[in-house]
Parts: sequence; C-alpha cells; structure tokens
Amino acid sequence: MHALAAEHFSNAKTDEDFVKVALKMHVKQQDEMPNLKDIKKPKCEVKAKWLLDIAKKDFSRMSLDKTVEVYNTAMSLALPGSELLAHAYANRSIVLSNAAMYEESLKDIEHALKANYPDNMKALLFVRKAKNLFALDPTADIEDTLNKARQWALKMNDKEKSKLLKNLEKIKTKKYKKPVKERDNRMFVPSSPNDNPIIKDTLAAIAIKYSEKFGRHIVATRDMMAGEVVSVKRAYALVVSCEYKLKLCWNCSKHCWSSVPCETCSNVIYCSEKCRNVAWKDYHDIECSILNGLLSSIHCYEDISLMSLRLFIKAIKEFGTVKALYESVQKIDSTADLIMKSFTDGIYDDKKYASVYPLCRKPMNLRFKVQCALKALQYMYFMALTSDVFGKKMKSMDELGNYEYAVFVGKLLYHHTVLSSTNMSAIHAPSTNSELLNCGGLLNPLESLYNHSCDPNMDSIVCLDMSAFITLQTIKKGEQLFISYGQEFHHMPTPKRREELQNIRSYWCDCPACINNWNPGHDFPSAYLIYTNQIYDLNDNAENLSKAANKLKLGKLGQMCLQFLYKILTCQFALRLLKFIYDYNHSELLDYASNFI
Ligand SMILES: C[S@@+](CC[C@H](N)C(=O)[O-])C[C@H]1O[C@@H](n2cnc3c(N)ncnc32)[C@H](O)[C@@H]1O
Repeated sequence: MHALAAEHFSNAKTDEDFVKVALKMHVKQQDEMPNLKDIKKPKCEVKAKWLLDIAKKDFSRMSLDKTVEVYNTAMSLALPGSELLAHAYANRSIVLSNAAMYEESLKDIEHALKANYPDNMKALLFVRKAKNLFALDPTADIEDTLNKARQWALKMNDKEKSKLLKNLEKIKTKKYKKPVKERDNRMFVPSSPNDNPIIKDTLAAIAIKYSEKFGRHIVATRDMMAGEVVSVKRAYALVVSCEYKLKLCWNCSKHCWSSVPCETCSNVIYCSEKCRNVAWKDYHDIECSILNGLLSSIHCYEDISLMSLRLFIKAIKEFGTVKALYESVQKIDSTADLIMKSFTDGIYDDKKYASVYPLCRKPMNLRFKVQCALKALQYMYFMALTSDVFGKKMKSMDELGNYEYAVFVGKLLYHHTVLSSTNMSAIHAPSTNSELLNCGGLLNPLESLYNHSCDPNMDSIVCLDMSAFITLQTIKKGEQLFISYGQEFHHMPTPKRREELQNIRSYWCDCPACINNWNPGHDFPSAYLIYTNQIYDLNDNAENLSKAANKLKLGKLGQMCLQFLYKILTCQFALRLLKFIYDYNHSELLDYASNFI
C-alpha cells in the first residue's frame, strides 16, 4: 500500500493535503481496514493459565528475566481479582525470593493476599514472607508473621500442616543469599529548583530567547557555575517500545519484577499501583481500548505513532473535547510570536499542551510524510472504532470520513508524529553489558528548546521518566545554554561534525565550537565522553563508584566530593560531573563541596 500511496500523494504539499489524501484513500479502501471483529477480548483466563503453567514448569530452563516476563504476560491476561491472578502473584513470589529479590517477593505476597488466594494455602505465603523479612534483616521481628502462618496452617490438612510447622522452625537458622536490590535512581535525582517566575519549575537563572540564527533558545540571565541544577522534570509523555511493554512499567519505564497488570487490557504492566493509577487518570483510560484494537489488528506499534496518540489524548484531557482542542490549537496558530505561542496564562508551563504543539519539526522526505499520514489515519480509525473520544463510537471509515473534525484530528496526529520524530529522547533498557538498548522514548518540551553544541555546557541525565539538567561548565550571563544532540563530536573535524548534523538533523551547526573551528586536539572542555565508556560499563553502585574513582586517580578530597555528589546524583552522573569539574574547575567544586562535607 505504501509504494502505491506515493503516487496519490505526489501533489500534496501541506499537512492538510497529506491528511486529506490519506483519508480519501482509506475511505475508498475501507475493505482493507481491520474491523471490530478482529479486536480481541482483553482478558483470557485460558491463555493466562497456559502461560502460568509454562512459567511454573519451565522456570529452571529460562532466565529470571524471561520467567518474570512470562508471569507478567500471564497476569496481564488473568481477570482482576481472580484466583488465577492470586496464584500467579504467589508463584512469582517464590521465583523472586529464590533470586534473593526479597523486597519484590514481599510485594507479590501482599498482592496475592489481597487477591483471592485460597485460605488453605495462605500459611505458605506467611512462611515465605517471614523468610524474606529475615533474609533482608536477621534482626527484624518476624514473630507476628510466624504467628499468622501458624493460624492459617489450621486450614491445611494434617500432613501439610506438620510439614509447614517444621519449616517454620528452620527459618531463623537457615543461611540466605545476600539481598539483590534494584536501585531506583530517581531517589538520587536532586529536587527541582522552582524560583523562575516565567518558566515553571526551573532555576531563575534562565530565560527563553529568540534569534534569527538559533530560533528559540535558552540563555543564562546571570553567571552560572558548573554543577548547577537547572531543572528536574518528569516527562510530559513517555512511551515504552512494543517489545518491552510486558517488561517495563508503562508509566515510568522501570524494569518490573513484581509488576501489576492493567485491570482492563492485557497489553501493559506497571511497577506499582501508584503508576497504574497515574497512567489511568492521565491517559490510559482512553488509550486502553484503542491500544487493544490496534494491537489485535496490527500487532505492533511504532514509538513515534504511539507518542502521537498519547499527545492527542493528553491534549483531549486538558481541553475536554475535540471542539475545545480545535479552538485552542487555532489560538496557538494565530499567535505570531514564537515564544508566546508556547505560553499558557502568561507562563511557560511544560505540563501544558501549548508547550508541545509549537515544537520544531525537522524537514522530512516524501516517503516519511506518506507513512506519517497513513499511520495518523490508521490510529484515528482505531480511536473512532474503539473509544468515544469523538462523541460516540463509530462503525466505519465512511462515518469517520463524515466527522466534522476528521481532518483536524488527522492533521494533529500527523503533526505529533513528525514532532515526536524530531524531539523525542530515547530511553534505555537495563542491560547486563555496556550496550545501550533503546526501549522507548520521552518528550520533555523544555529540553526541546535547548540548541545543540559540539562543546555542550549542559548535560541531561535521564532516570526513568525523570530528566535532570545540570550545567557542566561555567556560563556567563547572556550566553546560551547548550546540550549535545549526539555524543561524540569533539573528536571530529569541524566540517565533518557539521556535515553529520546536517545529515541527521537537517541544519548547519553554528555552535561556538563550530564557529570558532575547534578541531580534534583543541581542548574541548566538554570532552567528557572519553571517560563515559569507563563509566557505562560499571554498574551503578557505590562499590563500583570507588573503583572508578581509583581508575580516575582522584585524591582523597576528590573521593570525598564524589561520595557527596553520589548522595544527590546517580553514580554515572556524579562521576561525569566530578571528572569534568576536577579537570576544569577544580577549585570551584571543592569550595562548593566543602560547604557540605
Ligand atoms: C530541538 S530544536 C531546538 C530549538 C529550536 N531552536 C526552536 O526554535 O524550536 C532543534 C533545531 O534548532 C536549531 N538548532 C539547534 N542547534 C543549533 C545549532 N548549533 N546551530 C544552528 N541551529 C541550531 C535547528 O534549527 C534545529 O533543527
């Protein structure tokens, strides 16, 4: 269809032209469109039971990761509150406990107890709970838990009861593996400054400016030190790639061990009830049925298309109806000032849709435009069939074709797809080696206003759905704050860097390093990436941090600074920052750190 389509689109110029052609094509070829009959029922206990049996029987042949993924899938298919779901929680708690993930196992036990777990088996859960608590802390008081196990043992038959009571006696004498804990790096993300009266939740030291050469950009309104936290933001929207949707939390992208499934669809899981509730309130209540229709029919989605849909849903949530959204978009379109376009009630608030809609788009070729238009229409069709976002559920492409806002919605989805391909930052899956695997993307509107420099004076660190922006060099009042759009530019000659950015990003780089023609051999203050390889291959923990500090030959004071930084930042980030400042701004950092040590 895509090859044929190019012909139809040959005269299309504007977004509207592309959407109208795609709409016409879809209406004509509606027999080819998936219909309601193809849409699967969200939950399926038979399949859930089958998968649960596989997880139970084959766990010794599968990696922990794979076993947990099979459990996640089984649980996503089980009915909420069912005994099957309770069994799945209970069985996964054994796997997690055996893998020394005692905290995760405890969470599963609580879920099994809250669900419909049979009374005659509850004693087993309390035994496991006592074991987990003891393995985590041998001084913990586990008497209450042991008593609960004894009470529930009364519901067992005599043989099982006597076996359980014997096991109970051994809990405090057994040796357990050292607890394995996954660190949630968000704990180490510093809190966000929020003293800027114009740009919400940022440091007062920055402002948004516009120039012919750089478009919108961010400048310092006072002299800044290296190491200043400019903003810490939760992403406006985050999407998890299709192959990770039953591994990572749909809301924050945390790797899930003791996950909870969506209670309505069987497509996504969450790291906690909190994330599930946030997602449901923010977007998944609408997205759930659309995603189910989509995945039943086309089995897979692309990150930028899902992001496009998510932006649309978030906008609908903000404005209430398609009509109100249409009016708001018209208002933004009619505002001539590029900076003011993205303001809401006189301030720049990147939790509002106005900060998203006017983001820049890179030029695209015809093929990509055609794909974006066809995808936009496909997603709009699923929205029409499975949700009542357009006032009521629709039954056919014809009905959608006659909908008064069809072109507007198609255009918006098309615009979001292009905008996402320009502005989304990748998120990375946890991996056992140093390889960085993309597992989704997030959109952070303020980040999209930073221009690129081959010698950036800012760095961002992404911890799940949070992004922190920190200055890496001293920045003088009036100078621009730059991030790097790629990572390895300092070792390339100027023409090569500029050519590469032109090829990938479609603009000629006018950053200070390019304008001043800095070439390899020049001292790029930001050439931190020389060290990143050493840092990426380290696990993010304190032991490795000190190993890395030794590698970097930091003196005693340097090591102390590193420990201090580690308390507020992630290991990787603390190291990068320290190494940097150690080389270029040593005395400043030491002055700063001495206030805290
Ligand atoms: C993500 S946007 C950054 C914000 C943008 N200036 C705006 O007005 O929305 C990326 C675009 O900014 C411009 N840009 C970013 N870095 C630049 C640089 N070093 N030199 C020239 N233009 C740059 C290019 O037009 C690029 O396509």
